[in-house]
Amino acid sequence: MLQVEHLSYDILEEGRQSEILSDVSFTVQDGEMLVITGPNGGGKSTLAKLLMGIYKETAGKIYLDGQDITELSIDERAKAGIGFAFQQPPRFKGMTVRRLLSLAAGKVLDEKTCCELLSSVGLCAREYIDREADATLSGGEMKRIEIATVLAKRHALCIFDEPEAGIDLWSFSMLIKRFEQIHKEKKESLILISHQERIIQMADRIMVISEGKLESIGAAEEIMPSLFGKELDSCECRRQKGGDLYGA
Ligand SMILES: Nc1ncnc2c1ncn2[C@@H]1O[C@H](COP(=O)(O)OP(=O)(O)OP(=O)(O)O)[C@@H](O)[C@H]1O
Repeated sequence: MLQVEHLSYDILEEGRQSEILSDVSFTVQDGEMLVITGPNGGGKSTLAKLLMGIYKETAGKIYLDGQDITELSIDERAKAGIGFAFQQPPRFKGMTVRRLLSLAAGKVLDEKTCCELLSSVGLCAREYIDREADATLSGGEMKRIEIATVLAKRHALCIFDEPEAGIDLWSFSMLIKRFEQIHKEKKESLILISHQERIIQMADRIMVISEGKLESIGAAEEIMPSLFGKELDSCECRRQKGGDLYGA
């Protein structure tokens, strides 16, 4: 179980303290799927980076299965069982996809396993396994390879930051199936940061982060209507201002 207590993150901007995330507390139970959503710039990726240890919190505590991991480094958190797929994955010049998958798994993977992992994110294994994971790959290809690296190892908690970003419809369906399968097996907890309705609908619970604050958290059926309510409000607002539904 993940336990986050009063997590805050400030930055120093032009000599002034600016609050990016403020006093966020929540839990993710074993096998639970929590989807984090909310407006752009609300603080979702910042929260994910704090959980992974990429950013250092200003205040608060993070516990994984009862262990205080707040002071652990990125590597130590990965060893403790947290897997993370970035919103914009890094590239690895000089490293083949096969080697990247093996490194992520923590052991040498045979060709069959690499192929299964790549297929599960909608990539034709033969075409990619020996390619370099560098800038020659498209954004969507790299995104799917990165997701495959997280799936290469069993984690206590996997965090996927906008897994849908840049991914085509066909691969997206495969990805959804993979998330559903992990969720059904209940062996890993999942945090998915997403704006995608299909992903939000899969959640056990939904958390809305806005302007650096936890706006709401609750069961999917409880939070979903308020999300769609907001959408209708903004459409209504545009209509009242004389714009059409799509803001054109
Ligand atoms: N290191 C930083 N320096 C300055 N501002 C930052 C830094 N990191 C994040 N921010 C700001 O903090 C806010 C939250 O950013 P974050 O990327 O967490 O938002 P988000 O909810 O993930 O947005 P999106 O839905 O667009 O991906 C933004 O206004 C961003 O510009």
